[in-house]
Amino acid sequence: MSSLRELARTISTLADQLDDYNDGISANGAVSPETKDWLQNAPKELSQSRVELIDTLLELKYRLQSPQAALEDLFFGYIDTSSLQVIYALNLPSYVPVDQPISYAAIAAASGFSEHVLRRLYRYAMTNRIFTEPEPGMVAHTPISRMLLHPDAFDCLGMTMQELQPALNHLLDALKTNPESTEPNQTAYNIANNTDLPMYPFLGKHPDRAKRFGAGMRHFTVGDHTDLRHLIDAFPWKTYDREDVRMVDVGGGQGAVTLRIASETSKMKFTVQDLEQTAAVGRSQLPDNLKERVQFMGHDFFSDQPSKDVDIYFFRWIMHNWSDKYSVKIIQALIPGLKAGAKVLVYEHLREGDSVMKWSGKGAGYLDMVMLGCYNGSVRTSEEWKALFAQADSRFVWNGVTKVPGSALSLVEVTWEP
Ligand SMILES: C[S@@+](CC[C@H](N)C(=O)[O-])C[C@H]1O[C@@H](n2cnc3c(N)ncnc32)[C@H](O)[C@@H]1O
Repeated sequence: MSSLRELARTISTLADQLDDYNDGISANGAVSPETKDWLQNAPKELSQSRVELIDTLLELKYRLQSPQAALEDLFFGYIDTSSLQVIYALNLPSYVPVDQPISYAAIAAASGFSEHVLRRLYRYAMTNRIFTEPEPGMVAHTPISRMLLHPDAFDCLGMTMQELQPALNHLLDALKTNPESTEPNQTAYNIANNTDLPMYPFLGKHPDRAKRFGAGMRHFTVGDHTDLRHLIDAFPWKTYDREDVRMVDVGGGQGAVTLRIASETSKMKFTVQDLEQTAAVGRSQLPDNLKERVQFMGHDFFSDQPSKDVDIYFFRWIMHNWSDKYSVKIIQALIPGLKAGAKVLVYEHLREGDSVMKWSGKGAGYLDMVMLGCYNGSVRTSEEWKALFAQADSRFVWNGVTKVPGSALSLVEVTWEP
């Protein structure tokens, strides 16, 4: 086990690398760390340094906290959730101007809530660096609270606080009622919403919630560790960029992934498949300059794959929604049309193992609990992916996993070799 001094040295070395970069961009008149995610466009190695630095800082914190203090943080974690619920329900960010402070008294007058209560709500949020008090009695944005002014980020807050969190409150009931269930409609989400429908069809009947869910998901696809630039770096797209190459984006939603890959290439062609309702939205928003190369198709991925002579079948964030039983069916539905050498690419969070004790493992952990509670799905390890494809058919040959430094998602690559 590293000593505190060794951990501090690691922190110092990594901090030097990041400071050197920051000094460089500041000298060029680039963004200030106060106002932007100044590492957003940093080289890959520095994205990785950032992750390692946070992992090491938290290791140091856990080594310094007494077990009692660590437990106290955990016991009262629900206060953070309650705070976020209030921030969403009262839309606290909206009262604070983008780039100047406002008094509690002015927020009280605008909102109708008492100044005394508002002060406590904003001040608790400040312990999580949401808002700041630049001078007594005044509230201003931090980069985090300012991000919540973006509609997608705010919808993401709503999605987590009003869609996912209430479902997870019923996890225990679901596990007691249907232990070991692999069905998407026997979940905590079903209990929370008193429905027999799986989540997506249920949302289909509640358009406002479905719209918020879509926007919340969009928030997760931009910036930092989920940015699609990591996918561009994870696969040799340029070598596939020929007129005879076709990719099918299975369950591709409104086409976010395909549109990005299409904009990085100029010749290869794409089909985005999803349930017709979703495909129709993507089709209606397709930019004119991509109409020659991108098409949308309504297709249920449990039915035989209609697109043949395809080089790449791509799945982002699809099979984590489904238990192994259903994921195997999704994979097997590809088989009737597969040509020799076709690639299957899966782009998802991967769990690193059974006992990851790092901040960088939290994202996959959060998602795994959401998958359990809302879909009876699962965030898998690379070994579990290997086993899943082997279970689907022995002619899928495992090529391995690529994780770009700084990326939260990994690319699983498999080739069909009949
Ligand atoms: C988590 S979203 C991922 C969307 C997209 N791949 C992305 O990464 O942005 C899951 C997608 O699966 C689609 N889906 C769910 N069931 C489906 C089915 N049976 N056939 C086709 N698509 C389905 C949903 O409509 C949704 O767009």
